[in-house]
Amino acid sequence: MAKPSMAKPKSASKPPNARADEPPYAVLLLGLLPLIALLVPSLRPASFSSLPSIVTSIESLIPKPPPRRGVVGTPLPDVPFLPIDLEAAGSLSPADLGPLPVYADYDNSSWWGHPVSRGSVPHLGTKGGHESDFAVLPGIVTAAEVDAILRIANATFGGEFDADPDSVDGMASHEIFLDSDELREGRTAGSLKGDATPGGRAEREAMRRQLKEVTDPILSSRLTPFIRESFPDLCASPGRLCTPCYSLVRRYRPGERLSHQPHRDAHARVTAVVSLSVHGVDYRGGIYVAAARSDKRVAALGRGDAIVHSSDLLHGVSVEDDGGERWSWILWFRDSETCEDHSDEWFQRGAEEGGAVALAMLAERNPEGTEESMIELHKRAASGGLGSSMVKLARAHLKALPSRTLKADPDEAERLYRTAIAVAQEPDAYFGLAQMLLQGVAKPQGGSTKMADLLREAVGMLEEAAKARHPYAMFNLGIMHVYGYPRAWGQKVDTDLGAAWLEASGLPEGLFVAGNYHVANPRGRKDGKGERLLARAKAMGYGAGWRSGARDRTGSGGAGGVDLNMAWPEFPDSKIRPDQF
Ligand SMILES: O=C(O)CCC(=O)C(=O)O
Ligand SMILES: [Fe+2]
Repeated sequence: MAKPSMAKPKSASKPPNARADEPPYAVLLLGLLPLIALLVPSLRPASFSSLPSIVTSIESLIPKPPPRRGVVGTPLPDVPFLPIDLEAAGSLSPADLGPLPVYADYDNSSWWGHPVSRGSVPHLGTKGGHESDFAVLPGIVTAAEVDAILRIANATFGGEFDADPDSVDGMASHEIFLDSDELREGRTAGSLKGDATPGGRAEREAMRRQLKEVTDPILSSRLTPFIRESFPDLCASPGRLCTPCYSLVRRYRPGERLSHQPHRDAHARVTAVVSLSVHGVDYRGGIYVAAARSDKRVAALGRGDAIVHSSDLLHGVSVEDDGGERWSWILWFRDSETCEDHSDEWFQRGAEEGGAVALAMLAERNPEGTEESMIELHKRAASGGLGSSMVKLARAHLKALPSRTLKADPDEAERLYRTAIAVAQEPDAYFGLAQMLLQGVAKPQGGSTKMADLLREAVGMLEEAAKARHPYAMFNLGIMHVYGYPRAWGQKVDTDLGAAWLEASGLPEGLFVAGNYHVANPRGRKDGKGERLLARAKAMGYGAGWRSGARDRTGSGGAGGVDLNMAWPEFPDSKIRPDQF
């Protein structure tokens, strides 16, 4: 099997910052006033115009760092830190990100006469050459079957999908389950899904019966045999044959969800995702495979094509925001014909072989149930070069994640974040380090004590995270531009750019602020964009009772201990500071 090395993402070119047709800042500010009044009750508008440079000494803000102790904490790979280009900071725009590259390193073969393209993805930064395999089966589901699935799923509830919080990113899920442990065991009461009410359940049961007639033959004669034969180690042990235990349909479309943050399907042994839409025609982007959160490749799936992967593959969805729409049918297979969950065994085996990803997955399952064992596993994963485990340990050292065993140690947190950036350009680490800079607990590069330099360095880090489509970084770039922070380093303020970042974040909170911006901005009134964004914010969970709890659990995707609201400093001569969301 080919072992492609996934190249580092191209760094985005610098955009022109100011637009020729841009109205003066004061005019924009007038347009923004209703939004700002809404967001910042204590704001006195006059204070904006009287803002002097906020360049000031930050020496008093930054506590003297404790002396460095020789080798500290977790043994980490010895790699140089990546510096931030302060001159470029503040000029990146969402339009610079461009589409995700398409995965192309396939080995083509066939399975019982059916074409199969196999690929693999290395675990970026980790030692030992571990990688995750996947396969694409073109046209494994026929056009007639796809049509039938879409027709039946669309007809139910006039197209209403669930809007409960997604377990990966804490936003409205926009999915509908056809099979699951909960449905089989009748454990649907009390959930936020449509099945919780007897009426909803009855209507869905009818839909599920119709869909089963279409999907059962696909599973029994094609996907299940393929999976058992293609993953013999995982799926073909006697008495432990892989079986589809969860089945769901998800959709990505304008006005709703367009992304699903990177994650691993830890509750499955093998996953199959069937595309019900055509890449490049119905939508651009789509499901991606990832060597790290900073290194994603789209699997360009046509209608009826399936991607099949093991649970350790990092993956997610990013559909371009250009009016396209994508539907997917997802199957989670377990290595049990009675759908028992044996994941721990597999992670245990991988951990014994020293795989950093397996160690981290075992840490999250935490079979021993103690904090010590969980942290020990993440430490081993971090020593093995896994950036996401470094991020978790850093958050624990900052006490953003509960931990009795790891003491508060900003120095160690900074070292972990910087190493995660060096090994895998980990966007969560860029975000965490930017937050530490704003909080005054990390040291700016080059030792500058100017507030402007500190802000620029934090912004540069957010832009690095935003290049990897980190939603919290995009949100905060939006806040930073809308509230005019670039004036601190003499850059022209571009509030439209702020609104674009807020929208690009796809977060309910970002869509809400961007929506208000466009409603307040005279240029935005005519096309109804503001109202559309506000409706989308609501559809994604803005104002829902569950959103803040879900956000605490999932953070910027898959892990808590990270705050959406960054510690933007107060402008010295006024009370301007972004509101908290
Ligand atoms: O919609 C997709 O293509 C994949 C979604 C996914 O990864 C999941 O639900 O776990
Ligand atoms: Fe998934």
